[in-house]
Amino acid sequence: MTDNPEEPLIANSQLAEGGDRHEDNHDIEHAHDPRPGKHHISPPGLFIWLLTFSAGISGLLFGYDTGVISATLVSIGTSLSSRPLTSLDKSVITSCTSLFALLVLPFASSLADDRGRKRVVLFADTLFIIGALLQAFSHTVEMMVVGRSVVGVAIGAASFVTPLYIAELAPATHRGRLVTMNIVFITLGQVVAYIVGWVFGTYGSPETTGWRWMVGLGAAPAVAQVVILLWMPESPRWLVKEGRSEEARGVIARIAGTENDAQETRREVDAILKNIEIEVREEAMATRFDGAGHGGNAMSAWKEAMRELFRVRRNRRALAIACLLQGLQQLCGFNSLMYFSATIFTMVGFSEPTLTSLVVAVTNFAFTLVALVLIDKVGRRRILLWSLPFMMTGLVLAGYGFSFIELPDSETSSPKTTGAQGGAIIILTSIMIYVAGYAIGLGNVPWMQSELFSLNVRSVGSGVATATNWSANFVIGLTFLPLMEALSPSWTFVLYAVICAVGYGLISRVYPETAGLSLEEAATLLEADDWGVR
Ligand SMILES: O[C@H]1[C@H](O)[C@@H](O)[C@H](O)[C@@H](O)[C@H]1O
Repeated sequence: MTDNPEEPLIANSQLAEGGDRHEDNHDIEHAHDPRPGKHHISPPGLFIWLLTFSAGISGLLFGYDTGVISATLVSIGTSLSSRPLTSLDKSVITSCTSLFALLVLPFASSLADDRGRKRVVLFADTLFIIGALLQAFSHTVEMMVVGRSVVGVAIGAASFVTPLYIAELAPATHRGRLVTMNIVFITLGQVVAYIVGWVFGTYGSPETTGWRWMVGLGAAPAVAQVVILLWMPESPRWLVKEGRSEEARGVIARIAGTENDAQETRREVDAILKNIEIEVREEAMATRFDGAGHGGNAMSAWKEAMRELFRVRRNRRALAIACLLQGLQQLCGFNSLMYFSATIFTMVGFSEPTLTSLVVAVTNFAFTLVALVLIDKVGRRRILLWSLPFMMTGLVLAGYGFSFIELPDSETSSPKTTGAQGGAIIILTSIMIYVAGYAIGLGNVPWMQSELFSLNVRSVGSGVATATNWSANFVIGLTFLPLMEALSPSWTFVLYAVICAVGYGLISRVYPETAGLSLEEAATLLEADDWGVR
């Protein structure tokens, strides 16, 4: 495979394998050809940006609700069940969110196929609002756990459907950037949560109402998104699958914009619509469950799609890659920092650990913006292979920094060793290098997962990959503190570096470049014997 993402990444002969598909695809290839001067696709217009921003509110909520918990836990005091929180309370309150995010995925993906992508966004918003209110008004630990679990369901559904919805609306040439916008919103939500947590924790009356505002504020963007949803269109790919091609044409035409002359725009819209229709038709013929989703039982259609996911080679490969990337995104240990950075910086001896930990959220956000600029130019595969070495370097350096520090007996006392200050600076710097590397690559590329799957399994495939993400997230959240104790902080960070190194090897063997390809082309690439890598 070429290393230059500006070059066509799929040979005509590969597309021709489908027989009449080649003829049908002639116009389409031009419409999607990423080479400069060869394509007629306009840059994303105002409409697609507005859509991405509207959908991105889900990302903001995802980030806010995952980020806000660390400050909330230290502010609750005795206001729940009239006693201080035990460690078990804290673990349950934190981890029930990831667990429920995981549990909802099969339902969210079948709902997305059966009722459409927009309905799932609405479903998630409703739960974001209910969950925020339940938390804000809770007086017992149990009620707080229920509130966090409801928010978990919302986060799980949103984390699955938003990238899918944006990817299905976006023109091929800008898809990476637009999907990355969702991660920009997630990381922005985390920054906002850290700031809100710090402000209410420092200047509010944290134990009485401060923390209630922190969690309750999560309802506001969800209410805004419900209103905005009224004008948002359904995904054209889903509409075609439902036999509503004329509506799909309308949506594609609005996305294509009016920058080209009318005739050219019409050709472009026709080509894109035709491409989607061909794929839907081919899949209906190739699969045994012709017409699944057209009024059939949602559960049996879902089961059939699952079977298809594992039966067909290109689907299996897409799934393996998507799960590899999602698993690695979490097992590399990033969210240990997101959830416990204040604890780490306290251990290391910083006087304002919550403020210092803001560095993690801000670096993550800032470098996600860098990824936004680079992703479609550099390509997914290359950006991952470039950024992973930075992550490994950061992790090993952090491990080295920890070797200077003899940990205090309790989290609140200061470290004892003389080299501690130098160690602390090494740790802070190396964590920034690691987070920057993460944000540029692994933090966002796995969410491009939907472009790996063909339409009939796109929703279930993305669902399984997202479930991998949440399972690994749950494992990391649960094991980080015990690992620090059992292995020492130095070796815990080295362990994450080893996981990144293994990930590097696997990615270079199985993950082909998909930048600039239409969703249909990207799925075809996986048929090749070499997984499309060369
Ligand atoms: O892509 C996001 C992002 O990187 C967030 O910062 C992280 O907390 C999430 O787990 C991840 O899925």
